[in-house]
This record gives sequence, C-alpha cells and structure tokens, in this order.
Amino acid sequence: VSKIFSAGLDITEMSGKSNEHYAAFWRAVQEMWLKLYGSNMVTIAAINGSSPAGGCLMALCCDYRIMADNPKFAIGLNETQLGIVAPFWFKDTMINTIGNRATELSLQLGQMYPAPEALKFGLVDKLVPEDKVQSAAAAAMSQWLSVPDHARQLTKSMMRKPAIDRLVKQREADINNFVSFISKDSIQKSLQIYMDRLKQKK
Ligand SMILES: CCCCCCCCCCCCC/C=C/C(=O)SCCNC(=O)CCNC(=O)[C@H](O)C(C)(C)COP(=O)(O)OP(=O)(O)OC[C@H]1O[C@@H](n2cnc3c(N)ncnc32)[C@H](O)[C@@H]1OP(=O)(O)O
Repeated sequence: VSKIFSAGLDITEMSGKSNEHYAAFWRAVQEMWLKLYGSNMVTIAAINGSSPAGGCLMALCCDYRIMADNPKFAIGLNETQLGIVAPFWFKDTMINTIGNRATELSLQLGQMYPAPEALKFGLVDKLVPEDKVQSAAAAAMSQWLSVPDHARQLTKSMMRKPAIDRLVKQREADINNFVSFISKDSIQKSLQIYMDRLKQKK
C-alpha cells in the first residue's frame, strides 16, 4: 500500500471478540515473530511508508532496514498511545536494535519517529529517496548474501536466541497475559477511543 509499510496489528482483531479469539490471535502474532525474528534467512525491510507498532516490530525483526526518506512517514512502537502495552518480546526486539535507554523513552512515550529521526535513533539503518527503496533493499540483500551463509546464520542465532528462548519458555503465560489484559473493559474502551480518533482524522 502506498504511504504505509504496515498499519500494525489489526485493532479490530483485539476489540469486541471472545477470549478464545484473542488467544488464537495472539498465538498467531507470536508465531509471526518467532518465524521472522528467528529466521536463518537474510531479511531486509524495505520501509516504503509509515510503520506503527506491529509494523515497526516486523521491520525490527529484519536484519537491515531501509526507509523512504520522507518525514511524513513515521515508525515506532506507539502502543502506549493506544492505552496498551508492548509485550516483553516487542521490547526485547527494540532493545536489541537501539539499546535500553532509547527503548525506554520510545516505549513510555509511544513515540513515532519521522524517518530522519528514526535514522538518528538507529531504528532504521538507511534512508533513500522513495523511488529507490526497493533497489536499495536489493543491493543490501546482495551484500548480506555475499557473507558465508553458515557463519552469518550462526552469528544471527547467537545474537537473537536469548530473546527467542525467553518467549518460547513463556508462550502460554504470555497468551494468558494478553487475553486478560485485552479483555479488560478499560482497555477495550481505550482501543475504541483510539479507533474513533482515527476515523475523525479523515
Ligand atoms: C506487566 C505488563 C503486562 C503487559 C501485558 C501486555 C499484553 C499485551 C497488550 C497488547 C499488545 C498489543 C500490541 C499491539 C500492536 C499493534 O500493532 S496495535 C496497532 C497499532 N497501529 C496503529 O496505531 C495504526 C493506526 N493507523 C494509522 O496511524 C493510520 O491509519 C495509518 C496506518 C498511518 C494510515 O493512515 P491513512 O492512510 O490516513 O489511513 P486512515 O484513514 O487513517 O485508515 C484507513 C482505514 O484503516 C483503519 N485502520 C488503520 N490502522 C488500523 C489498524 N491497525 N487496525 C485496524 N484498522 C486500522 C482506519 O480506521 C480506517 O478505517 P475506515 O475508517 O473504516 O476506512
């Protein structure tokens, strides 16, 4: 979609549904993260637009991020702005990318960074003109693929395994946490207010 890399998780999947639905949804979100963050393949994010929350997480799962150089496009884990909380594995993914202090600032404020600031924070690795995002991503891919694969894969696994193991060990507890959190009336109300605001913006 033009202007949007990813709008993040589908908020309608987290509103007004049954606990069984929330549990199945969250298991699928976990699965996406485990597969993408744990992939032994080279993954390059070609970020061609805004990328809030789950969209930012997907980009952070990649090995390298190239973003369109347009200050109208912003990226970040903005969960607190929705009245929700980024779970520990979202937080760990961000810490592993930009460090602890920058993550704490980002998460508490639910900050969305316009592209130039995202580069400054290390949230993305490179900015290129909008029409060069795909070609720059292809060039980066060639560079990454030129490294001996077994060595690159073992290194990637060494860097990411502790975070992955942490979720794998606590997967069911994390699902239970999500379900009890998201089904609270106060959280449902926050999500509703956020969705209403999005629609009013039009
Ligand atoms: C001890 C601690 C305990 C903690 C326990 C933790 C438990 C876990 C808690 C829960 C964790 C959840 C993690 C959540 C992650 C997420 O990803 S939440 C989603 C975040 N996404 C957003 O905030 C995006 C909001 N959208 C936008 O900013 C803009 O829409 C856009 C993407 C930049 C696009 O803008 P524009 O092109 O102007 O389009 P719009 O007109 O705004 O939107 C078009 C229609 O799309 C709808 N929409 C947009 N985003 C979403 C979405 N994410 N989900 C569902 N629907 C979305 C928008 O409402 C419009 O709809 P219509 O009006 O019907 O056309």
